[in-house]
Amino acid sequence: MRTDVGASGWRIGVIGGSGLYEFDGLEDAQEIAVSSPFGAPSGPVTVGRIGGVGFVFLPRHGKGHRIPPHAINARANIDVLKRCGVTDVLAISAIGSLREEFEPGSFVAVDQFIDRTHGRVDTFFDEGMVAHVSLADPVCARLSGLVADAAQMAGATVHRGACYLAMQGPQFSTRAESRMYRQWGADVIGMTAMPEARLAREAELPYALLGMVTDYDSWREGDHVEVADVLRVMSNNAALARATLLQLAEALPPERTASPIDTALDGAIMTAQAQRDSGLGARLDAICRRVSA
Ligand SMILES: CSC[C@H]1O[C@H](OP(=O)(O)O)[C@H](O)[C@@H]1O
Ligand SMILES: Nc1ncnc2[nH]cnc12
Repeated sequence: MRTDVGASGWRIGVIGGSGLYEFDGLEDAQEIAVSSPFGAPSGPVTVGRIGGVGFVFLPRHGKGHRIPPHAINARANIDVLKRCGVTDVLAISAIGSLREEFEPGSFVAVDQFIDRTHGRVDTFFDEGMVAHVSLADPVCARLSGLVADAAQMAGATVHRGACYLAMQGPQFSTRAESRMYRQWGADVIGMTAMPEARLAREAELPYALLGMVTDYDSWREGDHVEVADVLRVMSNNAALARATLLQLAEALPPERTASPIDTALDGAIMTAQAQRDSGLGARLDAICRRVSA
């Protein structure tokens, strides 16, 4: 793995969502296939830098949008980013709005989640290695704030703080569901941030989610989301997303200081050393490298 990127100590893993399949503007960009003991990631990563900031880019649905939300191997994606030495993860997503004031075209720095997904593998840990990390604050406030600032500097309208309802999909929600999610206090909706955010925390990676509002989902009378709405807004927004990443590289503090999330596994693993499953321990070589070193 290349270690010559990210002289500042920042190496940002960028997970590109619908409409964002490439990261133009990376210096010394190189595509690398990285394998994971958790199976195939969404595809090869692109490693590069902007000035002293390292970036590792991975399109969540694969090139050409091959992989549906329920089939994304989020464990392999996060494991591969960890293997590439990323320090922080910025997820970018197309989202539906559950609030009138979050208009299509605007950006949202998400800070909470309600998880309604099912049947997705949502932890790195298992029998023989039991761990419970805190997910009370699932988003890294430092990274999220920096990203929101960068998006604003790039010219976006940015809403700070929102609850993302992670639905299973791949169908969009019914009108009744969409209205119920509003009553629950959800502000935006998508299909992919869970279990991604959970797994990032288990991997001790500070995680932020920049959502791009593409539609009003289905809660408004006489209106409902279609893929065409999402694609239209995302094609208008792709340039703004790239400009945000360039701004972020400029705006990051020149040296990364430690985050409390860097040590999220301290005290979280409950299984006694002697009872630990060595096979699972080996698969967790990247995720648990710090605590088992
Ligand atoms: C084409 S709309 C549905 C699709 O877009 C979002 O994906 P991502 O978060 O990767 O941008 C949404 O969650 C669905 O997967
Ligand atoms: N309305 C919506 N529901 C779920 N995922 C989305 N991604 C973009 N818009 C969405």
